[in-house]
Order: sequence, then C-alpha cells, then structure tokens
Amino acid sequence: MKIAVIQGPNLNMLGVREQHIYGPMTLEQIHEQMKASAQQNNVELEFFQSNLEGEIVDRIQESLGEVDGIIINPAAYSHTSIAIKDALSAVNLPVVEVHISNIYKREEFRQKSVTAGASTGVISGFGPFGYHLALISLMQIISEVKAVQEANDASEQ
Ligand SMILES: COc1ccc(C[C@@H]2C(=O)[C@@H](O)[C@H](O)C[C@]2(O)C(=O)O)cc1
Repeated sequence: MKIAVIQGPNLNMLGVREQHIYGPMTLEQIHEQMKASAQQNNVELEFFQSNLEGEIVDRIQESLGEVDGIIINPAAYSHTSIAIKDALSAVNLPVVEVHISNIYKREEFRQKSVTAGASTGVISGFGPFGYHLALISLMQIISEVKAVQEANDASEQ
C-alpha cells in the first residue's frame, strides 16, 4: 500500500511560527512519526509540501495510478481552491483531509472547506495527532476498497 501525504502552504513553518496555535512540532517531526507508524503496517508514504496551488494540483494528478490514497492538508487553499478540489475529484482516490486546528472553532472564513467536498473524510482539531488518525483511517478505507475490488474480480472470472 502506498499513500501520498500532501502538505499545503505555510505548513513548512510548523514549529517555527505560531507555536501558540499549532504547537511546537515541525513538519519533519510529524512526518517522522507517520513514517514509523506506516513502517509497522507495511505502508509506503510519499511526502510533498508546496506553497503553490498549481504544484499541489500537479502532485495530486501524479498520484493517479501511483498511490492507493491521499492524506492532504490543503491549508489555506482548503477554503478557496476549486482547482485542488477538482483535482481530488478527478483522480477519484480515497482522500483524508487533515487540519491541525479545529477549523470550526476559528474565524468564519476558515469554517468552510471547499476541498472537503472531494475528500472521503475530514479530521480537524487533533493537532499533529490528526495525521496519525488520518493514516489509520485511510489504511482501513484502502483495505476495504481493495477487498471489494478483489471480490468483484473474482465474481467476473
Ligand atoms: C505555521 O504556519 C501555519 C499556518 C496555518 C496552519 C493551519 C492550517 C492553515 O494553513 C490554515 O489556513 C487553515 O485554516 C487551517 C490549517 O489547514 C490547519 O489547521 O491545519 C498551520 C501552520
């Protein structure tokens, strides 16, 4: 099983800026924790972070046929990017959207995620642990998808 982990703008500043809101963990530390969990479950992770909307769209498109699912924190683009939403819909993969903060407790402009409409599920407000929750939930979803595909293949033989 292979999962793409896609991180949006400013997440490269985690643990450096606004620690009072998002905590002291850096993105690299979060990814290291995810790697350890993934390794225990024979899952391969591919990490990507960009501050540019088009690069995120490109990475999502490249995921087609390359990974089994996507964990994405579109960051500020969650609230604005039809392009990222459309790219997620186009690849039609299992997607878990993560937000470190609880976007529903924050400013009104953060309480609507347009990209959530193309995601299987959303995890918000659990801090960096949300990425662990995303990993275990996406592993489960992908396993279920594969089981259905195998059953369908068997019934067609
Ligand atoms: C260190 O800079 C930041 C800035 C914002 C966040 C939070 C994420 C965003 O980029 C926000 O625009 C969005 O509203 C919430 C966010 O996606 C999150 O809670 O993970 C994380 C690290």
